[in-house]
Amino acid sequence: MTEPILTAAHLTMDFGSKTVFNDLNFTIHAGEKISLIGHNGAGKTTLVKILLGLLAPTAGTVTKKSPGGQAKLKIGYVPQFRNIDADAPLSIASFVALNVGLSWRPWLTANEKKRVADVLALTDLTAIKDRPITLTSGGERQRAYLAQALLADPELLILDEATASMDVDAKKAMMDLVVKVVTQRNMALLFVSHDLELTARYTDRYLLITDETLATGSSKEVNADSLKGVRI
Ligand SMILES: Nc1ncnc2c1ncn2[C@@H]1O[C@H](COP(=O)(O)OP(=O)(O)OP(=O)(O)O)[C@@H](O)[C@H]1O
Repeated sequence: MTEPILTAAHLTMDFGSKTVFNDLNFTIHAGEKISLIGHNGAGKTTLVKILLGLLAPTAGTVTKKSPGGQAKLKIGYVPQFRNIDADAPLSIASFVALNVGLSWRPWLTANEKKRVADVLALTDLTAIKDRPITLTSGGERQRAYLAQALLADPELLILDEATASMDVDAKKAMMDLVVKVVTQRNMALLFVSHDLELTARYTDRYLLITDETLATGSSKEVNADSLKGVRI
């Protein structure tokens, strides 16, 4: 088997005297579709922040390598649904283009414009690209976040409850699109969700955080009770 693109070893996270999880170990390989599940407060978002490098674990390491191991792993992140500042004057296209790359230039090169146009087409946003982002529906906005993440050509895409605010059809449409793109580009997917129907349908295996530890298995064989154990 090829080398993993991400290896989490002995990850422990404490907030003060509270342990969120203890000694988590797992790997992610190129092209794998994985769900991250667990009850409210189990530590899913905390783990995602650690994987993204936004939070340092209390103990343990995360090793990330591009497929082939030659470069840094590129991670795309679609955050939880959030309201965008009502005064934000950005169109969908400008919002998506924010992720075109770090640059001091206030304009886009022809190549960058093409990349933005391609990703808008891929996420079915071309027809509404000039609409202010504040006037979009929840589903359109999530597609804009997805487009923004895809623009950087990630090798691992992390969706954090990205479908939580959508109706059933919009959720499925979003996930159909995600899985199509992920499969086409051989990206790995980490889908954070409480929706076991979606995780069974769109991911191959699960990572379940429960009682401070990690369990894994086929996404079609999750025990629904495992999400109920709310510890407060
Ligand atoms: N910065 C922080 N300081 C203290 N406690 C925190 C902090 N961030 C998260 N926690 C706590 O850590 C635990 C895990 O939170 P986290 O947001 O990772 O859970 P989650 O599984 O993503 O939950 P949900 O499904 O509700 O989004 C919770 O008890 C939370 O209150």
